[in-house]
Amino acid sequence: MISLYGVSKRYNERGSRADQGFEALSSVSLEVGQGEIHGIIGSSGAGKSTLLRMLNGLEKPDSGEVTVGGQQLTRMSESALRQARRSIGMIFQHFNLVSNRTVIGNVCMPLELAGVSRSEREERGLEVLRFVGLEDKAKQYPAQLSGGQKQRVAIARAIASRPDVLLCDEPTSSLDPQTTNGILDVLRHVNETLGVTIVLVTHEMEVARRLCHQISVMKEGRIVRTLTEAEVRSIPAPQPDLLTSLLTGEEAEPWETEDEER
Ligand SMILES: Nc1ncnc2c1ncn2[C@@H]1O[C@H](COP(=O)(O)OP(=O)(O)OP(=O)(O)O)[C@@H](O)[C@H]1O
Repeated sequence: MISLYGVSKRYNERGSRADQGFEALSSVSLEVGQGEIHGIIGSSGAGKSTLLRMLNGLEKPDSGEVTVGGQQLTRMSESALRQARRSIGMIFQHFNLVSNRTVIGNVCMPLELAGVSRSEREERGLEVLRFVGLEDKAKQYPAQLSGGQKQRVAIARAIASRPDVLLCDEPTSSLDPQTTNGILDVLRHVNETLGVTIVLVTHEMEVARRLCHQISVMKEGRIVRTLTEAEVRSIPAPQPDLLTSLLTGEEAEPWETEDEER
């Protein structure tokens, strides 16, 4: 469903030479299968968000190929890219809701842009709000909602246009542990019920462990390790030091190979 091949990205200071600047991604290759939930984990500045933004064309690689749903984003015109983005939803750490629009108004925004009729918008908007458990909040404004409810609205907005892929950039980083669990349940529901492929960026191993089928570990612009489903399922919970030991290459392979209850 998603494939990155040899993707590199350098951010240059204004006026600097092309070979100066900072290499945020360095020849990254990654495959994410249809229906998979793939975690991208790493410390701050590792290149996680840059990689995620490659997957909807918000960021262009200097070299390499990015393919999503059989479409090569790297070779597309801006108008083709806008069209392709309709099948790629995205949610963010700070929800990015429009404050002067109601909940249903926010959820229907992508449908308005896609030219869906008013009556169908209302119907689909309420349908996705029901899916995330917030149908009763349709007429409220974002300021009247808790953080967890705002993220549910953002998820409803992202799935309203029935995407094949959902990109999640630190979706639980502003939330307390209990609310985080609720959001992870909603994302699992999106994956299992709607068959949406999910790529989740996080710096919290516990979040990745609970939700993801596979987890790629990033360090200094590279994927240094991808944990298979069997490895992820056998990480004993909670494992606060695992990310540090994976990054330093000192991990003592703490997981067993047989499946464990999550
Ligand atoms: N537009 C930009 N211009 C210049 N440098 C950038 C830009 N965007 C990101 N960077 C740099 O690229 C590196 C990777 O950034 P990125 O946001 O992808 O990392 P991250 O792993 O998501 O970090 P965090 O967890 O802190 O969000 C960082 O050093 C960052 O400062």
